[in-house]
Amino acid sequence: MEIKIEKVSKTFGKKQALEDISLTIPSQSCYGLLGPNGAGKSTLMKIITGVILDYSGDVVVDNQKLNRNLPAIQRKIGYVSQEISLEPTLSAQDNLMFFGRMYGLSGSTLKERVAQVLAQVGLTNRRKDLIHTYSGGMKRRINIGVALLHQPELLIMDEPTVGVDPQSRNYIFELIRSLKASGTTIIYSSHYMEEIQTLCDELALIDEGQVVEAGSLTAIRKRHTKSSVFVKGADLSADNLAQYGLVHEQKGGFTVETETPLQTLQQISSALQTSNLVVEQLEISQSNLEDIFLSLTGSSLRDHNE
Ligand SMILES: Nc1ncnc2c1ncn2[C@@H]1O[C@H](COP(=O)(O)OP(=O)(O)OP(=O)(O)O)[C@@H](O)[C@H]1O
Repeated sequence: MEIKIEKVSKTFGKKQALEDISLTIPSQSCYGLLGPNGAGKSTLMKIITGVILDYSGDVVVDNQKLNRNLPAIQRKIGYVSQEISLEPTLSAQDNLMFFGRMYGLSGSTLKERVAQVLAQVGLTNRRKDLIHTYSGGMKRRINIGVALLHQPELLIMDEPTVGVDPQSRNYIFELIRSLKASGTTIIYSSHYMEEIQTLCDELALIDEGQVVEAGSLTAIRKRHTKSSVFVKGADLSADNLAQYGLVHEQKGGFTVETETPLQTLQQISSALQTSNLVVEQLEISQSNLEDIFLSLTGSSLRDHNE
């Protein structure tokens, strides 16, 4: 399912949550929305899902305008919102049966889908346990299972790993990989660059309601990566290094920006040897998505207390 977002804007009162967003999400890809809290990721996902109906611009799904064909398109979408919504006094299996009926499934089809989904999220053995006995990660997996019951062509997942233990996170990652392999289009939001780098084919960096960059990871890296040499040592100072390039103090050491990292590394290495300075770390480093985001927006992806 291909999704074209064309000049989409959304305001809440005086707050401009999205401003003139244009993106193309290719069919059968995993597309990442990466940005800090409040960037506008959830708002964009809610527009594509049809939760938010009053926006300007167009969302075009497989060449059909979303707002003109909403019910038909919605039937092909699975949406995992940030909040988990399950009935805590029912078992996992009964939750899935309940939501399955709401999707219009019934009889043996419903039972088969519930069994398949339980296997997909790795919770067949725990299917009869009540949801309130589940860990946060297990609840999240069932919540994702609910969104998969009607075999959607497009799965929209809003920060699905927040508050999730590593084991459940791995289940979620594996599930995304297998859904993608079977042709599902996935839109995945996060403020963790590692998740987007691992899972997504393409991504948009979003900040303050605007797309600051979009494309494949390789293309974004090519456009913005600055190579540099990182050096750390007890008696080093920025003055020792200024002759080799622009110096930033970082992670207890210094980053020297340079067009010729190998040569710079060799020069720094021999200068340090000559002056007998103790070196703890000396290496070439490349910008990651976090660095690129910082250089484009001046702000970081995560809150400082994370
Ligand atoms: N219903 C609403 N009413 C008023 N303001 C809203 C509403 N929903 C979102 N906003 C505001 O719009 C901006 C974008 O919010 P949004 O939830 O889309 O961001 P986000 O990138 O998904 O971040 P988070 O991960 O924190 O949800 C924020 O400033 C938010 O406070």
